[in-house]
Amino acid sequence: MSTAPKLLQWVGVPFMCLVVIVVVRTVTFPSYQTRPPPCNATDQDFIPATRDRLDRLAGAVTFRTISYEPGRGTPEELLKFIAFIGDSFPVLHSSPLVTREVVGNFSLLYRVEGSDSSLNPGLLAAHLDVVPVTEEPGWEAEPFSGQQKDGFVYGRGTIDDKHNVMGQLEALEFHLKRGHRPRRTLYLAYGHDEEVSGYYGAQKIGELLEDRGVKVEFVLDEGLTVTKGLVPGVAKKVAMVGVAEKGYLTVKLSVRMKGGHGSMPEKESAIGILSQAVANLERNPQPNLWGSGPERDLTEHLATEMSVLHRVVTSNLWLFTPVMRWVMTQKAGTNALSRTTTAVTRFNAGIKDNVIAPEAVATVNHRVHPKHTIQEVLDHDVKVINDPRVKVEVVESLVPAPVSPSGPESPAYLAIQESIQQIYPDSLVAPSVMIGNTDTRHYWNLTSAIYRFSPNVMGPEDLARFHGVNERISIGDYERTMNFYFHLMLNVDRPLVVRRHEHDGDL
Ligand SMILES: CCCCCCCC/C=C\CCCCCCCC(=O)N[C@@H](Cc1ccccc1)C(=O)O
Ligand SMILES: [Zn+2]
Ligand SMILES: [Zn+2]
Repeated sequence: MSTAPKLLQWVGVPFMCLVVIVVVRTVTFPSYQTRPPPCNATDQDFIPATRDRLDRLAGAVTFRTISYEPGRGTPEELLKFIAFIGDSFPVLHSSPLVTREVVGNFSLLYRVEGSDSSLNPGLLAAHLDVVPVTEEPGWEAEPFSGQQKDGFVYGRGTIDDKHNVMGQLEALEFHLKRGHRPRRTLYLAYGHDEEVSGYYGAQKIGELLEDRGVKVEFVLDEGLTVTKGLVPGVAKKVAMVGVAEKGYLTVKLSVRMKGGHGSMPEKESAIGILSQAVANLERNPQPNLWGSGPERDLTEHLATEMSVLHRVVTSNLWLFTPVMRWVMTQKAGTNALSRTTTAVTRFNAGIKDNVIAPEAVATVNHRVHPKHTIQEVLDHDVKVINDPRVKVEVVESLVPAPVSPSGPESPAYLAIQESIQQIYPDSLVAPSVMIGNTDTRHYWNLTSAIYRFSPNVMGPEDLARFHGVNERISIGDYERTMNFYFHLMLNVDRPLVVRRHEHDGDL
């Protein structure tokens, strides 16, 4: 047989088989998007973002409840914020159904007594504290002004996390004002030091509930959000519900050298050696693990909603995972889903222009992928630094969280999904991995159904607002936040049993 037909036989036929498999899988890939159950809400079942409600959010933002490090915050500001909350919701705070405990001196634990003791309580979490404001210029409004401008409320804490504190309380106040008596007991847990790991706040709340033998049906805390323009190939909004949460590892790098007079430097300095180590870490990221963990579910839940090319790739991850891994590393948000991230967040050295620094110290903040171990991350750091003069010390670590159930097997997840769809009817919903960390680490013993979701919309240009400049929430998003919790409190107020969901086509 001549070469051409042989080539055709050995290459052409297998290639055609591959094409057929790819096409068949693309057209038959299942849709995970389900149609929400009919919502029989009436016009009265709506919380408008009235002036007084917006002023309450703006007022909350004015309290500089800054956390600096574990055990070092702003107690006076926290006490003022707590008093402000007490004054802002009179029905809630005078209801015979509601008890409020101050835990760890500055955290709040509300309990709303349900009428049906056969139902396990639910727990909604958020946090009272915020991160400091850096010297970075660019704020369009004073960071603690709560200024309302161009349809936004500006300020530190407006999306992390005072919108959830105030949104949940507004929803509860609204329900109680209308005489609603929940069947399911509900806890509202507001830690005061989430931004410094929650050791004196949420941890104390978790321990208190454990000591009381409390088991909850679900926990919902801050988390991922409704996203727009963040998922490659998807034009619609995508609400990402964190069913998993990355771990974290904070590493201290230090170099000690002989100091001395600036006029007689040695060939290498502590600053130069440490700078090289940091540069090596940034040039050699932790391994790309995309597709090996729960982040894969996010993509597969959206495959049928993607543009053709993306749909071909995501319906055939058996073949295109290497392509997907490259695509997902092109932006900070998607890269954070794909690997353990490495962020050098502190670098300190030197005390004077003419003095050789005897020590240089840097801090590296890793967020650990669910399929990675703390030791593997450390081993990679040491290997990449490859310099025995650089001391590597673990400051703090947390293993990745257990993965919570999602989809038809998880009624609590479905109740969250339903509430999202009632507020964002045009949004897709998918499980995902919380790329930051939350107080939920302190609630692992209360339930296996832990979710991280904040009902505001984030686009590519908004990600930098977390802990950054011009943190703000749109009035529309705050209104949707309040109404998300309004509906959620109703959607969980029934036995949460597994319901078979027929996979629908489009939303
Ligand atoms: C396919 C597209 C994927 C795009 C993903 C991007 C989605 C963006 C939406 C939300 C991002 C949320 C991140 C912010 C986390 C907020 C909570 C927080 O700040 N937690 C602290 C807790 C902490 C951790 C360690 C030590 C002290 C405090 C944090 O994570 O730093
Ligand atoms: Zn937060
Ligand atoms: Zn934060």
